[in-house]
Amino acid sequence: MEGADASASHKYAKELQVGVRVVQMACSLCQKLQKGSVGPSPDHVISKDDDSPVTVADWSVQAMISWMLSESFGRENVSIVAEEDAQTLSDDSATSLLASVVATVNETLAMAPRFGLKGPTKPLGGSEILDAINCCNSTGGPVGRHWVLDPVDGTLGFVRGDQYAVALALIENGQVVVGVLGCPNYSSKRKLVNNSSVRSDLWQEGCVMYTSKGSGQAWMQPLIQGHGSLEWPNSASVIRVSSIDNPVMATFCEPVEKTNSNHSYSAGIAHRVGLRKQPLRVYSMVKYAAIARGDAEIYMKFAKAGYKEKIWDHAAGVVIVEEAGGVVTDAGGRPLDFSKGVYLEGLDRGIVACSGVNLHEKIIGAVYASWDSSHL
Ligand SMILES: Nc1ncnc2c1ncn2[C@@H]1O[C@H](COP(=O)(O)OS(=O)(=O)O)[C@@H](OP(=O)(O)O)[C@H]1O
Ligand SMILES: [Mg+2]
Repeated sequence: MEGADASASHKYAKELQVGVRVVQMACSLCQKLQKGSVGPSPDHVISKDDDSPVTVADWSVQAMISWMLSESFGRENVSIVAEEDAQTLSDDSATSLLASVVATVNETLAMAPRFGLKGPTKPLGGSEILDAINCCNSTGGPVGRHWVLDPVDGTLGFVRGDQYAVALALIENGQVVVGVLGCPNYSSKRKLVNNSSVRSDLWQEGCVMYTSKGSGQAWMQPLIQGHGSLEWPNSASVIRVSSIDNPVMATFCEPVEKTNSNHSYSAGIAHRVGLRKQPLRVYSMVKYAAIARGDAEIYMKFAKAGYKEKIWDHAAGVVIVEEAGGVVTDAGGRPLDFSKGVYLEGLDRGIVACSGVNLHEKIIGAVYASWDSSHL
């Protein structure tokens, strides 16, 4: 029962609670699709115009979360910046795809009471679902409140049965104030109290991490499984970054795909600062989750010159790492700017997240020292 009370009285208590509940629902939806227990095969992938993959899970999560946020806060009060649009789904040739999304969303919304939320009185139709996806077309910006959603981050990881995340954040006046990160395949240990002895050898599948800015704490709860229900206060536990600050002992993580981050450049940085371990290559924002809960100390991403990072790929992870005690900046050492709309405008070279300032300074120093010789 740790944790929930600490977050109950703060300014964003309702937003945080609703965020955690909808991300739990989304994780449940994704797990069912990934395990093939409902809907089409999870490797049924459609290519978007930019060649990136999208699946029934991406659209279904976006529709479901959009609908639930509108229901909880009032449609007119909710601005959502999210990754997907419904153009492909609206096509006449996509009727069976849309039918899969409609079935998946309705099946998930029917479980809303188990997650402490109210679902619709009758199943949603195709046009309501397309509408829920399409209304997530806000472009954010420096003023007001904007929810930021990546329905399935690391879609490649999802279709390969590997790591992926559901990432939801709230930006207020350009600052990330709430972050919720669902990691359905990132297991955690449950502490079992057995008479006087504490055992911690029971692994639970998946977790949801969350925080609100300025709380100085980040939390993790297990995924609700089977017929379980989500109580609040809940069984969340505090997470904290690793205390390792010796590069020899530190683990760094980076994207799996070479096209998303320059592996040879990060290997050069690792060598310069004296990192010895092999990089941990992980799909999605689970990399931020690994830093936040102390499984790794450094996350580096150096995308190709010209690639513009999107806010939904970072917002939730950044605030969770920061509140868990870590540091996140661009590769020039400046904070990420979430106030400029859909993109992290002005990002200098790449992204560096660390468990502490010592490692962070070393990495930023190595970037400055080595940049001229790089081939990004
Ligand atoms: N070319 C290029 N360069 C850099 N980044 C890119 C690029 N293309 C895509 N993306 C974005 O990266 C998101 C996936 O990042 P990951 O860290 O999960 O990468 S990886 O899949 O492990 O390689 C991925 O998010 P999802 O689309 O949600 O999976 C993209 O938003
Ligand atoms: Mg993404």
